[in-house]
Amino acid sequence: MSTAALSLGANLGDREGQLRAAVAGLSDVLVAVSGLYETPPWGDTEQPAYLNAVVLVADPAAGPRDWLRRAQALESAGGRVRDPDRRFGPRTLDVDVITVGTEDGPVTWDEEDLIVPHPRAASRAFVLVPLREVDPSAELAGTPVAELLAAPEVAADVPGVRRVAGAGWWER
Ligand SMILES: Nc1ncnc2c1ncn2[C@@H]1O[C@H](COP(=O)(O)OP(=O)(O)OP(=O)(O)O)[C@@H](O)[C@H]1O
Ligand SMILES: Nc1nc2c(c(=O)[nH]1)N=C(CO)CN2
Repeated sequence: MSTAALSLGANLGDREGQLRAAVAGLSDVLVAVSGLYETPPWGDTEQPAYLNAVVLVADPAAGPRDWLRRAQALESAGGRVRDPDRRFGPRTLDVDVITVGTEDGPVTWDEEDLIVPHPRAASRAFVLVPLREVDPSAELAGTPVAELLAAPEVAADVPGVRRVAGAGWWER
């Protein structure tokens, strides 16, 4: 069995509708969906606030590349609009592969177009807070999510990560 944690984000257009469509597109593999969080923009602060969530998915036949393909298909279906010249800039839908695991433990991947665990997830409160909600025992490269959240530069961002809708927001 391959499991993965995927992060969803949107800060342009119908943010909640785009995230709901992404969750619907994962219905055949869905294990858990976090609440919905409104979060200040990270990395490039001159842009609108994001809605973020994390989903857990599972598929006996999937590997890391299948999860990336799936994430990118959702972004395309979500009418991905973004400025290619602006790193960390605004977008209609972003789907990142945060972690992958099997019964044997965490899976790591290190290729140009796919790095797992996601290389910036450990510094992003907007990923770690919803990840902890759906999987309190989650670890990134061996470090527990609770420990990552306690690191000063991440802890400073945690109060800004506001849960704006609870379980079931994606079914409305
Ligand atoms: N774990 C991963 N999840 C998603 N994309 C990844 C991952 N590792 C590498 N990539 C690559 O990153 C490239 C850029 O992705 P994207 O445009 O979503 O970046 P970004 O959203 O601007 O930044 P970030 O990845 O920090 O959120 C993708 O083409 C993809 O191949
Ligand atoms: N709060 C928040 N900030 C971001 C996000 C995101 O999903 N949420 N995604 C980004 C893309 O790289 C850049 N900054």
